[in-house]
Amino acid sequence: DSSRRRILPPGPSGIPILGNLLQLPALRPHPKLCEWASQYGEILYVKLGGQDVIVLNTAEAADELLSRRSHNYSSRAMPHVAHDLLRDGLGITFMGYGTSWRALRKALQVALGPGPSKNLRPMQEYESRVMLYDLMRHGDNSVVRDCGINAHGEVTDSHWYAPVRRYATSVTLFAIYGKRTNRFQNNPNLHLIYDVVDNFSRMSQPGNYLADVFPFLRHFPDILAPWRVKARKFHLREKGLWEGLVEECKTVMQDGEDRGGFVNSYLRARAKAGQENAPGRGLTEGDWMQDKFLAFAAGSVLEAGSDTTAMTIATFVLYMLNHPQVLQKAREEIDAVVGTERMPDWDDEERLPYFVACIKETMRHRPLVPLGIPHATMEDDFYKGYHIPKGCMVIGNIWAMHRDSERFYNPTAFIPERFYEEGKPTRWGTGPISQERDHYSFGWGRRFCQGSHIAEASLFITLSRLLWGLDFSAPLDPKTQRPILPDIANEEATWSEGFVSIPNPYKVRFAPRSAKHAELICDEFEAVQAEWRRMRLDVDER
Ligand code: HEM
Repeated sequence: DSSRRRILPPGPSGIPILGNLLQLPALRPHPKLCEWASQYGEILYVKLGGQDVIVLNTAEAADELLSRRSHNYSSRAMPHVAHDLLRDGLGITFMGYGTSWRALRKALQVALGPGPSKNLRPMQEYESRVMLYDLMRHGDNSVVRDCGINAHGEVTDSHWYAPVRRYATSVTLFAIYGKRTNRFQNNPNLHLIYDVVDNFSRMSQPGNYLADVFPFLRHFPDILAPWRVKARKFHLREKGLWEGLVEECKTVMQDGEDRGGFVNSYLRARAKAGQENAPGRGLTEGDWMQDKFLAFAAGSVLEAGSDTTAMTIATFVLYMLNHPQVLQKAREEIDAVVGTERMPDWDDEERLPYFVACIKETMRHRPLVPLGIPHATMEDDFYKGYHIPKGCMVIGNIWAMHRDSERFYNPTAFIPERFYEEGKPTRWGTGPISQERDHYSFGWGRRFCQGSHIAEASLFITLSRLLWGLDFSAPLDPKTQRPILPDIANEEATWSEGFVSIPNPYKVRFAPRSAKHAELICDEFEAVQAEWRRMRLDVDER
């Protein structure tokens, strides 16, 4: 097939059968892909087992193919183990382009779209008070007492990540199911969600399972296919979790309670359309999602929205600790606009352009999903004379694009000023026109992150309040008196493996910036308990 090989984009030569599989570290592929990008240019081809993979390394190429030619580039190369087996093909993240995905995406837009996502803001505001209070209470616990990291390097409930994760999960739970999670310590429901999400992230890593890249292995009997046995077992665990959450919504509906949240309104609308009972895993006539589809789809959105948000918060804190002058400048801006009599609020956003630029620069410098979620083509295509085969996995190399020195002056430096113009509100990174966007951390085209508006609102409200209310610092090394702070540039030591790359747990001490700040943080936490009662939601337990 040498003629075909000639017209494919350039790339490293591989070996028979495995292709480039052994050259690409499955759990941390982006540094290698960037090395290849600088060698082969804007578009490169690799072969992972039987899977064709095209990597787009410039914003121009990604804008052209993933956005402008979105009609062809919006499918997914579904990971067999994590999608077909673990999720029975029903999670949104890896669902192929087609009727089911379209029905789900359309239904979700009613909850997550730019307009409807504003309805979630009161909840984000309330929950952010709880997060701020929790971090204040955390104080220097993870520094002087229990460090919050177990023997396997995983965070426990006493690490400061726990209240941040609770915030993000609670907001997403509310958006999807109309309920919240009211404590982060010893909460088995929350742990189950984290376990499921963590497991999915590991099992879906491209190149992790040979059965993902060699379709013939999928016909092996169970005895020779341990991955299938494992995925089936985990499927049952997920099924129990996701279906349980939907069952709860059904019970609430039958009791006549008008609960908010995507699943509740969907079930009500479906019942109105005469489809109250819709067992099955597909679409009904009229394209309503049946029960199992709805359960897994909703769960996959909970997953897409929770840890992504929480770990972007953790990334921001790490960047601020590493750039004290930036932190000081952002804080001065917040202090000048907000003062000490109240917390930052939504209306302040326009007057905090530097602070918003700091969030954007964090997302540019350290995109949480460095290679995005790979798209896939539905038809053969050509780009600048190169053949892009049908069914090809297409990776938008966000990491490389964010480090493009033609687009970003001194790209490896953290410079929020690049997005900042004094006196002018900073626009967010989202929006359909990708050429006008300043970063690609939310992906492209029809597959663009559907929760980006919710994500940005969460980042704004939690982080503005954190900077406003709490001092935070890294512990000092007792010998050198220097801060013990992870080095952002040290890929392996500081950042996790996995296609979502998060900061490995690190220690921070938090303290109120003044007695007045502390008092307000406590008062607002108390006041929000009354809101929970009014909304018939669980009050916080600490
Ligand atoms: C800072 C936080 C977040 C980041 C960095 C992020 C990033 C991403 C990325 C890179 C994609 C893939 C885009 C593509 O295929 O081109 C994605 C998809 C998605 N995100 Fe987010 N996300 C975040 C928060 C959220 C939130 C809060 C929600 C929902 C409440 C959400 C819901 C989704 C959904 C449903 C998809 C799948 C879209 C599809 O496959 O059709 N995300 N996200």
